[in-house]
Amino acid sequence: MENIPTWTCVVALALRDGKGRWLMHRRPADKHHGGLWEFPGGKVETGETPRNALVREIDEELGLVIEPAACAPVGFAEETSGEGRPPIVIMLYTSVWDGSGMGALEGGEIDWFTPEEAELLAKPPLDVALAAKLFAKGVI
Ligand SMILES: Nc1nc2c([nH]c(=O)n2[C@@H]2O[C@H](COP(=O)(O)OP(=O)(O)OP(=O)(O)O)[C@@H](O)[C@H]2O)c(=O)[nH]1
Repeated sequence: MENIPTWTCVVALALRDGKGRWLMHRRPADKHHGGLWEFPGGKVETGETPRNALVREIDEELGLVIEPAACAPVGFAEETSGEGRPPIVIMLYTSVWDGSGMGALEGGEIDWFTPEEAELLAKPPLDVALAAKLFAKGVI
C-alpha cells in the first residue's frame, strides 16, 4: 500500500545564549513564509527521528553541530489546514549555545533577540504560538 503523507513534520530549535537571548532565522524572500522570522530547523526526512533531523538541519542551516542529548522538547504547534498542501506540525526543542561561529548558510539572516524583541518580530502563525509557549514556560 502506498504511504501518502497527510501532514508534514517540521522540527525547530529555540537556541538560547548566555545572556537570555534567542536565535531566530529570517527566511529568504523567495521562500514560503519569505521575510518572516522563525526558529531554525526544517522538514523531517523519511527514515529520520525528529531529533536526528534537528541535528542535521541545524548543521546544514547554521553550521552548528549540536548534541542530540542536549536538546529538550518544548512543545508543538499544528496547522489545521494546509491550503492545498499537507498541514505542517512543528516540534520545538530548546538548547543552549554560548559559543560563536555560525551563519545563515542557506540564505536569509540570523540574529539574537530577547523574548520581548522576539515576540514583536513578524512570524508565521505557528511561531507566534510556539514563542508564546516557550516564553511562558520561563525556560530562561
Ligand atoms: N524551520 C522552520 N520552519 C517553519 C517554522 N514555522 C513554520 O511555519 N515553518 C514552515 O515549515 C516549513 C519548513 O520548511 P523548510 O523550508 O524550513 O524545510 P527544509 O529546510 O527541509 O526545506 P526544503 O525541503 O523546502 O528545502 C516551511 O513552510 C516553513 O515556513 C519554524 O519555526 N522553523
